[in-house]
Amino acid sequence: MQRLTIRRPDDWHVHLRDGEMLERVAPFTARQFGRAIVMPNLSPPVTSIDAASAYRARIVAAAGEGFTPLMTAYLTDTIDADALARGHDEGVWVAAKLYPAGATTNSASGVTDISNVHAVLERMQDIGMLLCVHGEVTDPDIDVFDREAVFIDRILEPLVRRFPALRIVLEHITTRQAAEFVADAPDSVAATVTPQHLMLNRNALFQGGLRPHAYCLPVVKREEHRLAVRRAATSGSAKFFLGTDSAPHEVAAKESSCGCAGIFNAPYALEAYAQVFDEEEALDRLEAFASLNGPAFYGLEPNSDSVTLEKAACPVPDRVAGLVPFGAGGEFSWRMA
Ligand SMILES: NC(=O)N[C@@H](CC(=O)O)C(=O)O
Ligand SMILES: [Zn+2]
Ligand SMILES: [Zn+2]
Repeated sequence: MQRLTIRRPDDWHVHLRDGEMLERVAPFTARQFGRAIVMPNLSPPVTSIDAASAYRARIVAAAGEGFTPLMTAYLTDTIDADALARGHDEGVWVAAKLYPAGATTNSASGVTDISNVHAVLERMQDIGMLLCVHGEVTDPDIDVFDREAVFIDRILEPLVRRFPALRIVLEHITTRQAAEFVADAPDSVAATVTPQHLMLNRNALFQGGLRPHAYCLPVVKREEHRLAVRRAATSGSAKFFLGTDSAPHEVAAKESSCGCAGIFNAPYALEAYAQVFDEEEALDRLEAFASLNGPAFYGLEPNSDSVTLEKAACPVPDRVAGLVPFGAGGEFSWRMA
């Protein structure tokens, strides 16, 4: 049987939620990943040092030994640059997250105009604190499938020029425009890639009926974009790395007249990525994507232990921890050994 041993990967973008949901989902992330960049879009959002360190302690308790959560600050119009810098200096915050207000789940307190955080970004650039970005405009006149590409033109490109030393991660890229922008950008810019944006195109949303479990933001795009994102992820470029964007919602909140955006992919994340890299004949590049490029960009050492995958059918149950996992009812072609 074909086997692949790689350094233990990290997840550079995950939603672990809080309370009872945190306890249900954190073990799945901790089973596969050494560390994870934990998104701050709780309600209320994680905007203070105290809230972030208390949340970190709850994650450690839920995930168990051997897993390190890396915390992010939620940028608002009024967040204080001194407090942000202090949290970074104290080792509480690794990065700050930009949610354009209204762009996605729990983003209502996000930034309403990028100029409101220019001073904060200037400070982050000075102290070497990373910026993670949900890259979609919220203008209702912009077609939902175009919001990432328009964000790159209107917001990201000027931002990269204005703050050339600020390290920026464009999260969960979904388009050819994003893949090309990041590939051509200075080394200060990188991107995370999710399993669903490697595996699904927008037909998946409507396959035989409306498919709420394929709905996430940014929404999956045309096939041409999926192929561009796959090429970027498997290209060997150090600018692209693993970020699942695992975003659990209760089944009733997904299967609803106004369903939540987010796909719970933590249970079989590595299996999905391994399948994609295998299909692209790029298994030799999986370790860099999953385990090396992320730490290098964040200025951290890779993990010292390893995980082994093997090529064998990996059936995915209909429910995991009472939630619908990515790939439910199907199977991936790789499994954890
Ligand atoms: N990706 C999603 O569809 N949802 C995420 C938020 C986000 O990452 O945009 C969530 O928190 O549910
Ligand atoms: Zn997002
Ligand atoms: Zn996310």
